[in-house]
Amino acid sequence: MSGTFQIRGGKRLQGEITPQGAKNEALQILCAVLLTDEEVRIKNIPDIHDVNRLIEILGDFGVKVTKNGHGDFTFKADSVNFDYIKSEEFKKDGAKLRGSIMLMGPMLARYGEAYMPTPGGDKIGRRRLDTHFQGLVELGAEFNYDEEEYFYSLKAKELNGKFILLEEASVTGTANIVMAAALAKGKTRIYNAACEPYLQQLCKMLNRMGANISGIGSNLLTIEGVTHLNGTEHTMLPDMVEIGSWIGLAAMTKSEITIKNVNWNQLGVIPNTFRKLGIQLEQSGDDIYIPSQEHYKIQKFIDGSILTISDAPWPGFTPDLLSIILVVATQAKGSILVHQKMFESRLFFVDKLIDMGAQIILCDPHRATVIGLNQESPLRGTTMVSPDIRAGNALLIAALSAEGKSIIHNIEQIDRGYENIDGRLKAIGADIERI
Ligand SMILES: CC(=O)N[C@H]1[C@@H](OP(=O)(O)OP(=O)(O)OC[C@H]2O[C@@H](n3ccc(=O)[nH]c3=O)[C@H](O)[C@@H]2O)O[C@H](CO)[C@@H](O)[C@@H]1O
Ligand SMILES: C=C(OP(=O)(O)O)C(=O)O
Repeated sequence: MSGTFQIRGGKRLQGEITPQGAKNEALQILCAVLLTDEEVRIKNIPDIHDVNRLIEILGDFGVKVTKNGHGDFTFKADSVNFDYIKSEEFKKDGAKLRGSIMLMGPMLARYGEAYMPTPGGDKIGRRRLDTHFQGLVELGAEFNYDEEEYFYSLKAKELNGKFILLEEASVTGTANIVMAAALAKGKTRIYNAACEPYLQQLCKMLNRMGANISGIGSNLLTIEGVTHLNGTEHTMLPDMVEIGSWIGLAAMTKSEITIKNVNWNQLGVIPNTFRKLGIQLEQSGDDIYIPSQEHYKIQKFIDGSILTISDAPWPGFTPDLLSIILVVATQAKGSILVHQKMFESRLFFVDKLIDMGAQIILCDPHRATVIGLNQESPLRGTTMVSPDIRAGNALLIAALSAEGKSIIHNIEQIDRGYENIDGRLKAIGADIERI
């Protein structure tokens, strides 16, 4: 089911907004429930399409799923059903999201076999899986890919720990290999591991389950395999991509907004990156307070050259917030180069911003130069289609700042990642309807 938002922009918003539990953490954590036959209780799970799909897949696989309350579920994987995993139905279900790929590591480690269709997720450029499979093969799995069916399978009588040098610091790839290594025989060391907060959360949860992982937060993880993992409880961090989006929203709409309970210590370079755009924000306890600002001025580099903001694996700036940086820059004073290094199809949505009156030059699929309008001429409302989850939210922010009415179609892409976004925006004064 897809849908449409109608937005009347140009209103100042005011109030408090609380970030949802992190989407990309939830996808890792939910896959980890397969690693034990005991109960795993997970809290602060966002109620969003991708996560709900993954919970449905776990249920169809035979995992007992109990809802304890909003965002609070208990999972028990004491018996599973491989008929479903080999079925046509799973080929469709698994292909609907990217996060499902992280079922492979746990499935392989616990049951000695794993199957997966080519996963879905954002169409934002090539999204290869080589790192995942190279790592799992190094642990001893036999890999097979059915090119006609786009179906992957892995088998292993046993997994044996070893030193693995990843060719890139893939987030979901590292999660997959860590989960498999947790139940492998002996010691695994993963170098060039991704180390973002959600992966740290996964490792900490696995340790609470009885795993023995050290080096958490660094790019060298050491995992002493164990034979059995037990149940645990886990609570998701607030979603850092949402937090960044609300900072951008406040600046674009000249609004005074407090973002509650952000877990500041896990935000890395995100707050300072927005400050480089001239946006004032203050840490207040564990909240972020953004005052209403008439203008914000983009800083230059020390040598006077134009500021570049680019993505990099953690602790660099997350690629998932570059579309927000880009849209916010359209109303800043000054110029900026946005360089999306990881994905090659994530900047094409700038066409829509240009239609709305933004001054942007798309240099190539990876780079866009934005010349800010300094809030002197507002963007104009228009009709648009959300191309992917983050560009969709960026367009939504543009529409909330724009003069007049905007229509955004294909909001399924936004609902994949943001819980009740219209309800939460309305609560701080936005004029947004789901039509
Ligand atoms: C479900 C989930 O958690 N999705 C996130 C996850 O996707 P995902 O785990 O799929 O992304 P990866 O970390 O594997 O890589 C993302 C892209 O960056 C490239 N790459 C990666 C590492 C590197 O050192 N150099 C490099 O160029 C890869 O080739 C790929 O094109 O991490 C991405 C990168 O933070 C985020 O955008 C996604 O939202
Ligand atoms: C790219 C993203 O999601 P996925 O990896 O699930 O497609 C994202 O969360 O920005």
